[in-house]
Amino acid sequence: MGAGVGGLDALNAALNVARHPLVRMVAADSLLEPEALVQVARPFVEDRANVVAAGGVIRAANGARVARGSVLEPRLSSRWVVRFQVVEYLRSFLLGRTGWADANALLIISGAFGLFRRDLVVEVGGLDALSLAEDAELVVTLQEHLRRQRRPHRVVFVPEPVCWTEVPETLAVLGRQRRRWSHGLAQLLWKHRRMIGNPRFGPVGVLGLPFFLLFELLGPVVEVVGLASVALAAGLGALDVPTALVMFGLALGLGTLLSTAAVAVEEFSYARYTRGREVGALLLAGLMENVGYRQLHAWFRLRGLVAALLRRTPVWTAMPRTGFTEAEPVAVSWSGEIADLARMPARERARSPISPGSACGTMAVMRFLNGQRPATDLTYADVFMVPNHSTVGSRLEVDLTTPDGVGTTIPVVVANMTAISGRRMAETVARRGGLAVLPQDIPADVVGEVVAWTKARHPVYDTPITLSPTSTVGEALALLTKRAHGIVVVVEGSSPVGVVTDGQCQGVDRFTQLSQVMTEDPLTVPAGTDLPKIFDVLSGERVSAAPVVEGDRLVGVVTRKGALRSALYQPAVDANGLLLTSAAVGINGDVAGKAGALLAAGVDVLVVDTAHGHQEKAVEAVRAARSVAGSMPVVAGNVVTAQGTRDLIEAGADVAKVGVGPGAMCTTRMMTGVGRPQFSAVEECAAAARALGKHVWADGGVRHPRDIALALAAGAASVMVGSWFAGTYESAGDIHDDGSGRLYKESFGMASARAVKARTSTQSGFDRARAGLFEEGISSSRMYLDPARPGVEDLVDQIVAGVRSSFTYAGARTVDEFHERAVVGVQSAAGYEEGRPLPTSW
Ligand SMILES: NC(=O)C1=CN([C@@H]2O[C@H](COP(=O)(O)OP(=O)(O)OC[C@H]3O[C@@H](n4cnc5c(N)ncnc54)[C@H](OP(=O)(O)O)[C@@H]3O)[C@@H](O)[C@H]2O)C=CC1
Ligand SMILES: Nc1nc2c(ncn2[C@@H]2O[C@H](COP(=O)(O)O)[C@@H](O)[C@H]2O)c(=O)[nH]1
Repeated sequence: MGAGVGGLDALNAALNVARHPLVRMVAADSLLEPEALVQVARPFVEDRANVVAAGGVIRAANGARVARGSVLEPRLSSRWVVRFQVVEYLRSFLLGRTGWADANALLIISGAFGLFRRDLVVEVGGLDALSLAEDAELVVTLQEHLRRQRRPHRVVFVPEPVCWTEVPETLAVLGRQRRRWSHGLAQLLWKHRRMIGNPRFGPVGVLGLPFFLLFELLGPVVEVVGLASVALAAGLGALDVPTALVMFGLALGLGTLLSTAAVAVEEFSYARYTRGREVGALLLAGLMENVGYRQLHAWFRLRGLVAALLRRTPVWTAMPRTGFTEAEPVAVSWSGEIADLARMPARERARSPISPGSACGTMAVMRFLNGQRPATDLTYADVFMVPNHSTVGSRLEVDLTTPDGVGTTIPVVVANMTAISGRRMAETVARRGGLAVLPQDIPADVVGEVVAWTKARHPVYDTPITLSPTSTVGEALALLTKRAHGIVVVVEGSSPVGVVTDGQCQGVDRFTQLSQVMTEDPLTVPAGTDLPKIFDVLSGERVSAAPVVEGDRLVGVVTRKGALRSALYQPAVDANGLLLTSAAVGINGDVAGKAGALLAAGVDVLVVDTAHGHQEKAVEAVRAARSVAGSMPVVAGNVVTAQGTRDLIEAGADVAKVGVGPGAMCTTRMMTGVGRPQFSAVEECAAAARALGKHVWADGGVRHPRDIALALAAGAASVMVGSWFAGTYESAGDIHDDGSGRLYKESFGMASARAVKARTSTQSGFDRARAGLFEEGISSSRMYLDPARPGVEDLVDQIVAGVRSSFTYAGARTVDEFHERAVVGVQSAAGYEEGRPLPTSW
């Protein structure tokens, strides 16, 4: 707070429109530690019936290294006037307030960091806009009101959460601040004089207020008059020097003892200051403040009291702030912690899964065009983006690394759908920087095999299809559609002896041996060859793909496009440089056990997945998963509301998965009427996650690259794609010909009767039939392969090209910047239609 009359009026207005049961009034220049709000809110949950207000600790941020609204390193200022205040704050908060709260006589919750029950604050008429000590005034008014009505109440102090704020750096500013405090205290005691010493008001009346009157308000009078008397007596030669020295020694000793105790509590319990010399400086400040600072302080307070006695009109004077010095560069991890990249060793920094400039919670967010936020919820087709002025000169300047810190370098995640996400999908997508989530229906041991297999793949070269010279053309044709690179490498032992393409298999008997059709002694590429050189060699030799060898051992396959892609994409890898993997668990059964098994299997990212993620069972499942997940990121869903997002995050999720009903295989909205247009769902949930330093993935409903761009604009860190990838070589299903030569794959929803049947295979027939009644997905659909883009990498290319371009239109280089800079408008169906290309004339 510290807001002045206008500011207090504004706070009162805000109190009236606030919708939530707890309100926090905060000074604009203060910085909360990430967990502080949750910690200070805890007493309201633990003692719902009694707690009416709670406060945390205020500390001086002067001198601290600050980045993006967070204190990276609480350094001690070099100014002694600040150091004295640091000791003073430690004494007041760690010793004083703890004691007063225990006696239920706490009179002050600092305006900079307090949480109040909104209904009660409104009930007592809000903040007194004429008070100079509005924070204490509010607490005492609440206590008086509730005591009079004999309603139970507790005002609590929580010593863990910290709010960092700037304290005065000069004696002049300090003097003005302390005069105001003292004036405000006098106002308060006068206003509530009937409570002082009155047992009807409990510990506040008989302990708190008398103490404040005698020691806080009148103490300076005693101190200043005492000092003046000593000076006068010394001048007149009437001073009993030994007695004066003993008294001075006692005062010094007591003051230093209290300060030392406060510093000791800080160091042993909270240890925000870690350097020995800072602790030493604090101890010294605790000694030195007794001579000079303390007396000056008494003088300031006395002047405040005099101003109150003379009934001078209270004046609010702004306290000049020097502002915080930003430390760069920083990054925010998936767990929301700010990392100080400047202090990380270079290797660690390069490998850090957290990306620069991705701090959460303090970012500006996407805007609606001309500030016009529509009253209805929107989906991707409803919205468009307008170009911004941009300094991004090339689409290649864009970095698509996701801000969620899971390690993906493009914001694409393959949905955990049985027909789509398997080992080939996992390998191929991770090589291009994305992630595929293995479905929950796969047994843990099979997941283990897939993970081990994926991690054994080369992060740059494709996995070859290998057959022996005696294998048949029929076998080759069956395998060629499993991968996009289009060749079978014929091997003897581990050495390539030939290459077979689809063309070479046409027009020959299916039982023909490969030795008869293969290109012998094929062109091979030594592992490690420069990517542009590979491209040139393959182009020169007019071949689309070639085996990669180390010596004469086959280690992979490379295509022209693959060489190009490897130059553009960064694989998503774990700390050991192996391809990143992910798997899902459902919410039934032993979630902790299953999550533990996945962790043991080497899975890097865990997804807790269910249709209704905002149900208690899902929240418990997230808690169970978190309890065993250690440092592994936990993604959980699905939700479409801010509260659902918060509940999953508070249960331990690092990422909330957003989307109910947008999926191509989904019948939820038609069956139940439940769901939410996806753009608005993502926007709301992303804002809620960001406020907690976490992220969301937009899940489902993506059919074009523009949809992914819009999901990122709405605040998603990554976007989950299912059905769009079903019609690719790499999806898990078998390939079929529809009779007209068009190739397709079968896909089905994870809540379809087909999937439910598979998932419940161990249950009784009755239970299975009953579960089948609740289908919310399509059991069979044909997803055709696009002859121009049959591989998932072709689709990823299309997505990444579209999204990179989108970023440059917005003038953004990173996902976070894109979210900050995106300007979104709402369009009619005709507007959307106008944007669709026309393949034929009209
Ligand atoms: N994003 C979306 O819109 C949707 C996605 N899906 C996907 O389908 C897959 C299967 O999900 P799911 O149905 O949860 O898996 P399950 O069928 O395994 O159900 C898991 C548990 O959730 C309960 N459950 C399912 N739906 C609801 C609901 N609407 N309200 C309350 N409880 C519910 C089930 O209980 P009981 O059967 O006894 O009710 C069961 O105990 C997942 O991959 C999920 O993401 C499914 C639907 C919507
Ligand atoms: N309501 C249902 N939703 C489903 C089902 N199977 C999957 N899903 C969800 O869809 C997304 C993928 O969306 P898509 O548009 O890219 O295909 C997936 O992640 C699930 O959340 C289902 O049977 N019913």
